[in-house]
Amino acid sequence: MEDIIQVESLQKSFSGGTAIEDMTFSVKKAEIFGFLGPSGAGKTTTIKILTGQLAPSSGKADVFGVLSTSINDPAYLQKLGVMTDNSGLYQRLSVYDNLKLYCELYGISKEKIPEELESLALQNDSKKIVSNLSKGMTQRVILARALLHEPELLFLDEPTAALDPSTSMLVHKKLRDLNERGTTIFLTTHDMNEAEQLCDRVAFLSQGRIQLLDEPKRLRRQFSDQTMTLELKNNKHVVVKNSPESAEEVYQYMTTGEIISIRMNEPSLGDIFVHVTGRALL
Ligand SMILES: Nc1ncnc2c1ncn2[C@@H]1O[C@H](COP(=O)(O)OP(=O)(O)OP(=O)(O)O)[C@@H](O)[C@H]1O
Repeated sequence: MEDIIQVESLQKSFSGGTAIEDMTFSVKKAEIFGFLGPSGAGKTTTIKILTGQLAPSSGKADVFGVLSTSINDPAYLQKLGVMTDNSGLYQRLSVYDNLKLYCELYGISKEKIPEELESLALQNDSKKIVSNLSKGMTQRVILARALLHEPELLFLDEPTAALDPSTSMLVHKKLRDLNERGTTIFLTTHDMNEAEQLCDRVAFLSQGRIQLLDEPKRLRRQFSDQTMTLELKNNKHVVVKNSPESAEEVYQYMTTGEIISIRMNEPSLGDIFVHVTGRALL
């Protein structure tokens, strides 16, 4: 599959220190790529570089085959959707008017607005003034705006950070639908469950460096301790090695009909993150 983003030896320093160090990775067309890391790890800085809002100190990032510093050309902006905290909405205008202005700017039909609002459960909020919205509503309006032109590539910086669980599920469904229609999604999150549910591949970021990058299921297998837990009828749980030596023991439990369930013990992405970086994701 073709790469839509290619990052090579990327580095970004600010006066206070280095935010990103020697970062190399690529994102394939039509995948959901998760960028996971604790606060201050360099996630937003990376998104800002990839979307042309910041220039790297060294190294380079190509997006759609052009340098990220040239991505501000209108031809590329049409293909990009960006949702970050600083995606300025007009505070004194209504939700609908904000989206209408965006449609006019991008030459998109206004007919799409009601559909987009409904898919993010905002259909009853279209007349509300943006400055009166809750954080979660504002976040969904920014997302709706980023989706109006059905971008080929979507950058989402912690898209569900301010949302309650059921609204997060709504957003997840929306993102999956978009991805099935071909949109590549680059998302940052602290939320390991979100990453497990959505992402085809995840990169673990700590102190500006990628520590690990792979598919969630391959990571769980790689870091598994190769044991399984047998749940027995007497309310007991027995942990056995997943190896031929345990076959006799498992067989014994099976012949006496004691087993209710068998599950492989695989670590969660959160466990793996702590194991690899020595840090929790908070
Ligand atoms: N404009 C800036 N000037 C100086 N330092 C900055 C600037 N932007 C980011 N940094 C620093 O770079 C580092 C990475 O910040 P960044 O915002 O990329 O982290 P993050 O992973 O997105 O964190 P969070 O999850 O809290 O949003 C931090 O130490 C931050 O203070």
